[in-house]
Amino acid sequence: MRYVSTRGVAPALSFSEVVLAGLARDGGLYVPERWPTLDAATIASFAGKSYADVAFRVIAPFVDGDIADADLKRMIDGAYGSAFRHPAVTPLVQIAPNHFLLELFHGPTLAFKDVAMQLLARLMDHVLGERGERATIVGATSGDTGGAAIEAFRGRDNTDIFILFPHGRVSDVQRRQMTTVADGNVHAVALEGTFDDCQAIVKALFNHHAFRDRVRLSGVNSINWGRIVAQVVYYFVAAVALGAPARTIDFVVPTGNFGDIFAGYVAKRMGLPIGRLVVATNVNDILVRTLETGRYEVTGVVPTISPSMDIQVSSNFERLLFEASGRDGAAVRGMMDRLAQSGSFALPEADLASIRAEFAAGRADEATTAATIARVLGEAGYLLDPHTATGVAVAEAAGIGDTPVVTLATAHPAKFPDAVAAASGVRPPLPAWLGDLMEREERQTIQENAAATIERFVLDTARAAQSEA
Ligand SMILES: Cc1ncc(COP(=O)(O)O)c(C=O)c1O
Ligand SMILES: N[C@@H](CCOP(=O)(O)O)C(=O)O
Repeated sequence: MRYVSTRGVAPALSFSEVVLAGLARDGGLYVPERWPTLDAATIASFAGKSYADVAFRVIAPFVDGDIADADLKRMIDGAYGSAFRHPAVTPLVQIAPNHFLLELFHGPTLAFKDVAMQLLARLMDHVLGERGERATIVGATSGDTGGAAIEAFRGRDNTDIFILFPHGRVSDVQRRQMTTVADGNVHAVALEGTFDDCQAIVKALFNHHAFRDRVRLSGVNSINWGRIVAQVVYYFVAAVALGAPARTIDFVVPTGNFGDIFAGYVAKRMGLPIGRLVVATNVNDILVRTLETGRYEVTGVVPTISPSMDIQVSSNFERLLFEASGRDGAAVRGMMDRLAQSGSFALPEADLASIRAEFAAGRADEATTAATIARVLGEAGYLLDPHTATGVAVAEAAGIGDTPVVTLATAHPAKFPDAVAAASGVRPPLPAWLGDLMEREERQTIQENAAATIERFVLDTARAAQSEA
């Protein structure tokens, strides 16, 4: 299996190369050259299997022997072992007739990012170790990717990790999950800007090839295919538990960078009978507007009680544009150039029609999200986090009929105690094993919103870390 760039210019790479590369050298995102499929009998055979067993069957066709099966299996078993505090890894919980939550927050940092990050760290470490190389990871976070990445990469010999987060725009728990880790290879950077600024800097660093090569730059955001492929697994696990492939299942996905829902799209392309894939956003609703109007148009980011979804430039939408355009790299390049120049672009009619055939979308404003948290607590006795609440609100607005609907529960409510308490009157405590988080010492650096400044900081800090070692 080779991987091609959505912008059609960068060379095709193998799975291992793609996992280390992060962003393609032409600025595009890597996708597999074709979608592997699983037949109905294979999907049916997942019933009753462990999460790790299903993960191996789903991920192996994408690796295609580039990593030995035994090594891949060992890494998958390691990723989905004791780090997850639920035997099912991603259990389903029913909150209403035909409405289920897929709890993705049983990992070490209480967010869905752990599911992919625990595997990605093992994959990167393995590939770097085999090559005798070190990498410098620079990632952007609106709150959850950063903590999950730091937790997964802390103390690893082959990587330095720098995480940029928007100063003052993440929850206290999210910030502390990044700033209280003492390992020398971990660097939490509070950027004076938004998540979109953080993400733009990460992409600028990848597109500065001299810097990229000098530090052996790598990425852990969902621009990295290794993140997406790991997230495909739980769509299979959930759908099979609810009767797939004999039954069609709908999924509603709280969405920001479009990585999680793109993983659902991949599962569908692989043969999983998914009906509706519904994008749920907060008031930062660029994706909803795009589906409504056919125009992708960046406006200012508004801070919300679901801060991890306060995103305008939704990276993985580019992967969908590539598919919708019939894999026309030049067309995607044109749209991305217009976005960079003017902050917007119009989708061709045919591309929009093909996206509308696969996806629906809805937004939940702040009042609706808060009211949903309170109502679901009252009706189902279940405390939602604000991101999951946007999904539940959109699922309910879209209507729940005979087809089971799974809303992805992307974070534990204890990550956002202030917002949850304000909405419901209940302040969710951190689990006992994270109980001292608010007392731990913090270590972070505040940096201005400029790519050159971050490059300098990375060069100086990685060098200092190396000379101390
Ligand atoms: C809790 C939570 N929910 C939803 C999202 C949106 O996921 P995605 O960016 O993959 O669309 C994020 C961050 O991305 C998140 O941290
Ligand atoms: N919501 C994310 C934003 C980054 O998304 P990613 O999936 O591309 O890493 C976060 O919490 O950081």
